[in-house]
Amino acid sequence: MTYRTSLGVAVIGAGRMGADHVRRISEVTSGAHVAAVVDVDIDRAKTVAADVDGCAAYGDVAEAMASPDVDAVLLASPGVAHEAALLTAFEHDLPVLCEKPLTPDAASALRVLEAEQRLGHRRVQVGFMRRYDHEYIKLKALLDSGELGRPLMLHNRHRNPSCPPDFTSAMLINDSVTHEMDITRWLLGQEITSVTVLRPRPSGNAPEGLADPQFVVFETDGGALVDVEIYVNARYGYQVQAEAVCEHGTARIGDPHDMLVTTGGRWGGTVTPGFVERFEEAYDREVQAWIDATRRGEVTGPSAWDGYAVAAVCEAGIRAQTEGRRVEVELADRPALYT
Ligand SMILES: NC(=O)C1=CN([C@@H]2O[C@H](COP(=O)(O)OP(=O)(O)OC[C@H]3O[C@@H](n4cnc5c(N)ncnc54)[C@H](O)[C@@H]3O)[C@@H](O)[C@H]2O)C=CC1
Ligand SMILES: O=C1[C@@H](O)[C@H](O)[C@@H](O)[C@H](O)[C@H]1O
Repeated sequence: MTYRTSLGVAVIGAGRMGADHVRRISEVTSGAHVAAVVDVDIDRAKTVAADVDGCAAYGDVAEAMASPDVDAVLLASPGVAHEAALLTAFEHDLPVLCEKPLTPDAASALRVLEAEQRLGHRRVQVGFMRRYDHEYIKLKALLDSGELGRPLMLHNRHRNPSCPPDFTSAMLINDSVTHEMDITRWLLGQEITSVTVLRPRPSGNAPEGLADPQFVVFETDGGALVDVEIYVNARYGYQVQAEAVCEHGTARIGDPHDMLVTTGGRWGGTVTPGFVERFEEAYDREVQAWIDATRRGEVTGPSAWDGYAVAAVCEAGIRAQTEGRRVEVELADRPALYT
């Protein structure tokens, strides 16, 4: 497949992530332009498209994907809308950068995997942007080098200042901890085999009825233990940390390392306010890597298989949460396309 000099991208979903990706493609990355913005709320699509020269606004996904100006798709609608959009993109054989989740559950993720296999080639990169964060990249390189020996445990902390009003106890697992599911598989090169979810007495900061924070434990097929503290109403800021404990040493990322100020009997620095700021550079690299690979006719990065594997772990996580017990992950065999 050969593309025009600048890749024409249709951004689907003009909400928080979609609008930010439109800005990114227009102002930060190179090799692509936003040819279309699509949103079921057409006024929102028009508002976002209005900032980009020559960009069309659509209320219908299929209509946008049929446009001759569209070479590729960046999918930033809610997860429930991903399966339909992905299948339509496959009909046009369009490459897709799909924001996490691939789809909200394992059965629909498996349908997407099957449809991509029918195409006979990979078309999807899933938006697990932490794989493009320079600190995670360094940690992976160190673990892969073998210098510290075999990873035994991985401790993760994931704190958001607040959550949207419609956030549910399940979403701490399938909207937030999804990132640790992916990063665990990627860092360790192992599959997650079981999930246990423990819940302390909820924080007074959490809305009534929301089980926040939660403490999640993964076991892996390589014998590692992984814990994730997820706290989505931490108030003070956004913080993501990971510490690998290995046979011969430990390595930690995510500590604040900006300017330290000492004044008025206190010392310290600032905490990033949200994921958009903490992972800004990672989102930039992720989108640039997708554009570059697409223009080379390749698909790189987290695959639909990775999206499916995380959906399967999420499903076990939700059951572990509601049933209050350790639940094993049910994973299909990995198809040849993803080996
Ligand atoms: N990688 C990351 O760190 C993050 C990823 N996300 C993911 O990004 C995606 C979008 O999230 P947000 O931007 O926060 O949501 P949002 O609610 O701000 O925006 C979603 C937009 O999609 C539109 N929409 C809904 N159904 C649609 C459909 N069928 N076709 C076209 N447009 C449709 C809505 O009208 C809305 O404008 C989700 O998959 C979410 O999980 C969200 C936050 C961070
Ligand atoms: O993907 C994201 C959100 O959807 C999720 O709700 C947050 O907890 C994560 O930190 C963010 O990266």
